[in-house]
Amino acid sequence: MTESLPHVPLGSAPATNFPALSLRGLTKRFGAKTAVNAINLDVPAGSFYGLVGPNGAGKTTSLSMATGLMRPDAGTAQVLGVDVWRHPLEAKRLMGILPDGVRLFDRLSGEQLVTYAGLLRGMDKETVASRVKDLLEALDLAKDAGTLVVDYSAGMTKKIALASALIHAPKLLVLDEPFESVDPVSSANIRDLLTDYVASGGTVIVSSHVMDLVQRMCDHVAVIAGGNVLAAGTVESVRDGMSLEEKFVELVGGRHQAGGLQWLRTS
Ligand SMILES: Nc1ncnc2c1ncn2[C@@H]1O[C@H](COP(=O)(O)OP(=O)(O)OP(=O)(O)O)[C@@H](O)[C@H]1O
Repeated sequence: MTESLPHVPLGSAPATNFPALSLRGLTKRFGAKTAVNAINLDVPAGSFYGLVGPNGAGKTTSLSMATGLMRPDAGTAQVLGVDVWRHPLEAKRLMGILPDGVRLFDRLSGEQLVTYAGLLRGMDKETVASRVKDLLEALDLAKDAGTLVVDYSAGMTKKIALASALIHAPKLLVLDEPFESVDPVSSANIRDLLTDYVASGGTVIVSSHVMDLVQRMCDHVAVIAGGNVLAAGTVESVRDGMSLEEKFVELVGGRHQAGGLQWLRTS
């Protein structure tokens, strides 16, 4: 791993104010394929940060390396000034993570799973019990608290994984596609919960394919494609007068000419 790259924030932020997440030269190759190409990114503390990019852009790989789930080939990741790969325990204490394709202990009930996540974080039983109750209610899962996670729908599984990421009140939340499969009412409840969390000083990083949602919900955004950061900054500065979706298409390209698949036409 490259350790020599300095972790000074990009731009003019004061050096004493660490970004919530700072990536320098982060790189991952799978055989001949460079999935993440030496990216640099600073996520300001207290921001609601969207990460967008086409399929295969390198979002999940970047977030996995940034959160200590996948070892980078090169580069560094710091959470609030703590190096994720040199001091993993300290860094992970600061983070709540909703990984993509979550693998959970699905023979536990939803309530047991979130309780387990809290106890694993070293929290006392009473605090865990009270937060589990709050979280199950906030995420519309109270009536399914006793159901085994293996019997949950995709959206319910996403929500119980999110509850497990929130239980220890982390300073940084890293959520890979948190709204995928989640119904509109629960999505709105989750958005409110995250907005409150950011208003109280927390930082959220969320990857999503829904540009409209990112434009409305986030204050910062990074556009990633082909393992590179194409644009990053405030949503206003990145979209530059267009909708985020229009800007995304302009940056990333890939729209096909009208005409489509002739053989698929039924008349
Ligand atoms: N374990 C792996 N082995 C080999 N290639 C991988 C592996 N994981 C990811 N890749 C490749 O790395 C690239 C980036 O994948 P990644 O999952 O990070 O993209 P993504 O931006 O999260 O995509 P999506 O929006 O479709 O979820 C892709 O080309 C993918 O095929």
